[in-house]
Amino acid sequence: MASVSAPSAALAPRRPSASAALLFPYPYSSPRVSPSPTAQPRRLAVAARAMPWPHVLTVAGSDSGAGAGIQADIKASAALGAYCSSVITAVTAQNTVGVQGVHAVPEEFVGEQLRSVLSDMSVDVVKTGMLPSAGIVKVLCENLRKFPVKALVVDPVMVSTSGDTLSGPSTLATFRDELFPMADIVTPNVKEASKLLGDVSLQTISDMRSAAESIYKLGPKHVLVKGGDMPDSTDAIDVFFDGKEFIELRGLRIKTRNTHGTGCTLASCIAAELAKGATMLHAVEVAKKFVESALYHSKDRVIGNGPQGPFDHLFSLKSPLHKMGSLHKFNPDDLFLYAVTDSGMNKKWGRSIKDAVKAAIEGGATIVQLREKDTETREFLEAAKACVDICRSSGVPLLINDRIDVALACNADGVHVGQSDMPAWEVRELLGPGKIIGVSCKTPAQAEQAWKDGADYIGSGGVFPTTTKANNPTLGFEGLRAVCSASKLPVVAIGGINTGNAGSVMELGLPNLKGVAVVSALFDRECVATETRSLRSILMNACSRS
Ligand SMILES: Cc1ncc(COP(=O)(O)OP(=O)(O)O)c(N)n1
Ligand SMILES: Cc1ncsc1CCOP(=O)(O)O
Ligand SMILES: [Mg+2]
Repeated sequence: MASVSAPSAALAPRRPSASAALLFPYPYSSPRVSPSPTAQPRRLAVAARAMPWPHVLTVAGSDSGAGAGIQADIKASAALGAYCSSVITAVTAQNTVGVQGVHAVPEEFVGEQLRSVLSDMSVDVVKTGMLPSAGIVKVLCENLRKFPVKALVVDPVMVSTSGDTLSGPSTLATFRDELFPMADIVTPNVKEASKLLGDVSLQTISDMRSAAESIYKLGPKHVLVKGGDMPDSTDAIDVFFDGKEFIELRGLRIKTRNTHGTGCTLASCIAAELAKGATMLHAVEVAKKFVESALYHSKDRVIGNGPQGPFDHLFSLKSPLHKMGSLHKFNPDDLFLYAVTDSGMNKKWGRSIKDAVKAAIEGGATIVQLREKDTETREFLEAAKACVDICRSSGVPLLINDRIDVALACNADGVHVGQSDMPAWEVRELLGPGKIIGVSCKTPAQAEQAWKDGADYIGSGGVFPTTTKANNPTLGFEGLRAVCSASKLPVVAIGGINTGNAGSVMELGLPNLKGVAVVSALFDRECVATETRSLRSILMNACSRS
């Protein structure tokens, strides 16, 4: 529930057009307004409000080195398509070596900035960073009560990444008593979580869970304890808690000195996604992937001589479609009944790709992949656009096989690639953090690589012999088992699966085996909807048995 506004409206998109903005970039979707020379200022203002622009207000400190603070917040929000206004709480003199000086802005003037922005602009989400005094925290809370917003994201900045104190112990109590109860999410790193809880020791994931639970009791609706500072491991694990469930969010630990500003950036990305209408967990996941991609992109850049450099928030300018993201987060359960099209088969039965997809969804397919090996690009793209519309209106994700260009052009939810296609990490660079990427893996080593490359799921097979894909070795149950047990990623089995054997695949009871992907058993049949329905019921029965 939003802390500072009507609870029921909490995280829902405030304006219906905000989500449409994700699908259609502004230049194409927005009504064109030709300002007439005689137009009155008020009429112009009304026209401008008709164009959706998710708005984040950051209340934080300025970093002269521009890697963190206000500067990071503005770049991160902009990279994800949100407008970012700024209320500056302190001016810091800092660089890649550390913080050389802090000059707090008087609290009255922080209040004046807050009133200026909140009384005039339509702010969706407020994100806080460095709040150097208890007085400033109080002024912020007063203004949030007066000018309610859709959500409040609190990054409890206390110590800089270089170890310098940015917010003294006197503000701790005000954080806990006044700000946290208003927050939709609080995002401490382990050091901050420890300070907030009276210097408790946090060494393990289990400690992070306990800390998340204790901070949740202070009043925020969600807590994200960030594990980036935990002792070395290949993964960066954060713990998300919504009051009921703990979710461990795993990301890659990118080896680079350029990590200055990761906390500010993560919180700003969460704020930007919330402003665009995302749910909290999806916002956190997109934010985490954004930071990971930005770090990866900037890992070898050199700015400054100190131990901690900034990273490039605007790496996505190389691929502006990043901003569009996906409307819903990837749910591994979507892999349950994965329909993969084949133009040859559908042609043979006199169906268009679009009709085939419609029928599969009608029968209960939970995810669709367009695998059109022989369709000309223009025809493929047209069909893909029609299928995006159908899938989106049914809430079924649509992926494109092999063709990143087609996926980008039709704004599909993702892509499936194999070992001879574009590497998944390059696909991630092109598609951005919010899209779904599946990778075909036949061995544990390939599965390990898929995880490192940032894939969302693995397709593994052929489990049984198939004639749909030429020269495709059969893995059998043993091969499938080996891939599943080598990976943390969800897996979908593929290859020769039909109504006769699908039950036996699910009954293997492999915990991360989430479903089956089928081509001929659905599309080389007369009635796609009937076949999909039968397969679905077989899968459901098998799952209830195992
Ligand atoms: C869900 C799923 N799994 C595996 C594949 C095979 O992909 P790939 O190995 O790239 O082979 P082609 O399909 O491109 O021939 C898949 N398409 N979907
Ligand atoms: C694309 C693919 N990848 C591994 S097997 C296969 C073909 C699956 O087709 P079918 O379900 O008709 O056996
Ligand atoms: Mg392929």
